[in-house]
Amino acid sequence: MLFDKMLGGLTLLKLQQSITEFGTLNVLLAILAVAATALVLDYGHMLYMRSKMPPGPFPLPIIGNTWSLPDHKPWIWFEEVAKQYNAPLITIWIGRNPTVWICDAWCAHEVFEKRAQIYSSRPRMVVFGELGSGQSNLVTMRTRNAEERDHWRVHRKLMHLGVGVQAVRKYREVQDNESKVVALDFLRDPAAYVKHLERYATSVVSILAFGRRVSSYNDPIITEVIALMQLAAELNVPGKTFPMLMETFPILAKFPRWMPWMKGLGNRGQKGGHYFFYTLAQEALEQQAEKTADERISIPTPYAKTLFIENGKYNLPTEELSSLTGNLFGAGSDTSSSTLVTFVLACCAFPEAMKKAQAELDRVIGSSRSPHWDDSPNLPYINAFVKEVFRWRSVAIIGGQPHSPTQDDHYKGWLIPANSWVQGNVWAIHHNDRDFPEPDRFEPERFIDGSDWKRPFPGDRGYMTFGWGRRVCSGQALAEQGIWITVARLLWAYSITPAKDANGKEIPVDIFAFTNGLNMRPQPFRCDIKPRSQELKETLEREGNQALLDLKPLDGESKYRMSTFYQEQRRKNLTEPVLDENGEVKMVKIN
Ligand code: HEM
Repeated sequence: MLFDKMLGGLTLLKLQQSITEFGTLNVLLAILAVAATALVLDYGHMLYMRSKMPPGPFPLPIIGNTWSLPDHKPWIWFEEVAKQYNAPLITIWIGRNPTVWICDAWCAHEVFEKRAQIYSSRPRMVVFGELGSGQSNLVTMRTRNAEERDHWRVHRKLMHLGVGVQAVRKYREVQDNESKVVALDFLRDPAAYVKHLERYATSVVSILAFGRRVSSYNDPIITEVIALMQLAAELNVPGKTFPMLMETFPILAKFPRWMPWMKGLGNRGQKGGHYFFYTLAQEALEQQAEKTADERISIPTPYAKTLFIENGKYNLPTEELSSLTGNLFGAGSDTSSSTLVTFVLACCAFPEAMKKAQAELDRVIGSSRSPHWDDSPNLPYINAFVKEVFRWRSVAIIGGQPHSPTQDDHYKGWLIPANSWVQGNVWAIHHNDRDFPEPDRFEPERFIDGSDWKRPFPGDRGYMTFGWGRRVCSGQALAEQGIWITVARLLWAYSITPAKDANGKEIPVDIFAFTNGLNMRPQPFRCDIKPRSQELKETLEREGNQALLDLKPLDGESKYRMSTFYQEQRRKNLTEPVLDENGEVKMVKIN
């Protein structure tokens, strides 16, 4: 130890002597020369890569194209750049990090679907991953080698047990009932339609995850989770202010949160971020145990319980179990509610489509009951309408998270390097007038065979709203099932039109006014929501009140609040959750 110190002292002394001998100026010049050479070599490498990769604007050293990114909605700019280069995919340099943006459906299908085997991984993500919930979360998990792939498969499988195609059929009844409650809420308080839709989406995932419904739109679980998701969604949009600098220089992420490039990150991701959801899962099991045998029969088994039982086989650490239940909220509430708000906007802006849908519902369903999934084969226009809701203004506008190839790949002669960021620009894909003529028009006929609006499109769904290949959204079945029933029921029940001004004139809605997050939704707008007839009103009241009775056994409350959870833990127990070396959350004493 002493010897080491002496040696250190001597080395420092020697260095000082050499600097004096060589001259301070010369040392500075030498450092500058080394830095300049490194910069030239690095820029040379960037330009070499640029010559091989898909086309795109000229990058500058170190900052790449970051300087030319627009402040808002970069996906529109990427679409323009792709048109400018007449290319289905382009390269945009975010700092020194080349990101490939796929702006064409056929290219996305070829790359993400047909070559899924090498495109199923995620890149290293400092901001959304490491500074967020970590990359041990299914959403951001990497699959570069057999071990990582096996681990990801376990997560996917466990998620599938909760929200796979078969699993979600078990939740049809509660989803149906919750959507009947939304119809009732629209009647009682139409001005708060956004809040009703948020309550609906959050309640469905809460029932699924924890066996407990969310009965009031003031429940903090809604506001807190949606606010958290919107912050994450905004942070993950590339732009000038985006803390992308850290993706290029990950070392910057090790600095304290008050450094300027950490602006806006808050405390997210610190100290066992998902521990909150683990606590909710444990609480759900305790509440489940307190229910009577009869009550337990009438409600589906919460996913938290299935997860804890199944985990006997896999032994996942607490943090990962937490993230699996947390994902239901994180990935499922904001996305579904935003899609439904988009549906309301579409009705206001395109009344002809709404009226056609209602004519079909009147013909097939009538007014003595509301529609059900079993009616779907007889409701082709409604089916097409729901698909158009997913296509017209897709919520996950940049396809959720980036994919990353596990080896170098080529598309039409262009290089897509291993480990790079490859992102699907869903805006451009769904906005291409070759595939969707007059793309800003809400036109369900695009999905009707034999219609003049229909064009060929890769894949069997006709849209790419839920992503691609092996990373396709795990909650797709739940979301599609829930959006279908809610859209069909609200169309059946209500006339939805733009609000009127003091002179009784309609205030036009803006079909381009959307938020800037990677999950986008319409900016707030006012509308009039009125039952289409007295008979329909009576039916929806009867069905809504019955649904509330049927959902009663799922009523319950959590004693935890996300916003105060960690402070409470500290105050009450003088402990806080930390992750140990195995990723387990454990409570440690605060000094
Ligand atoms: C309208 C509703 C929804 C939309 C538009 C949507 C969209 C997406 C998209 C685009 C992705 C990325 C796919 C890719 O990387 O190729 C994704 C991933 C994911 N979604 Fe959804 N989602 C929705 C609802 C849900 C729901 C309800 C859940 C769960 C209950 C969910 C859970 C997930 C999970 C866990 C992933 C990550 C899958 C993986 O990386 O392997 N999503 N979603």
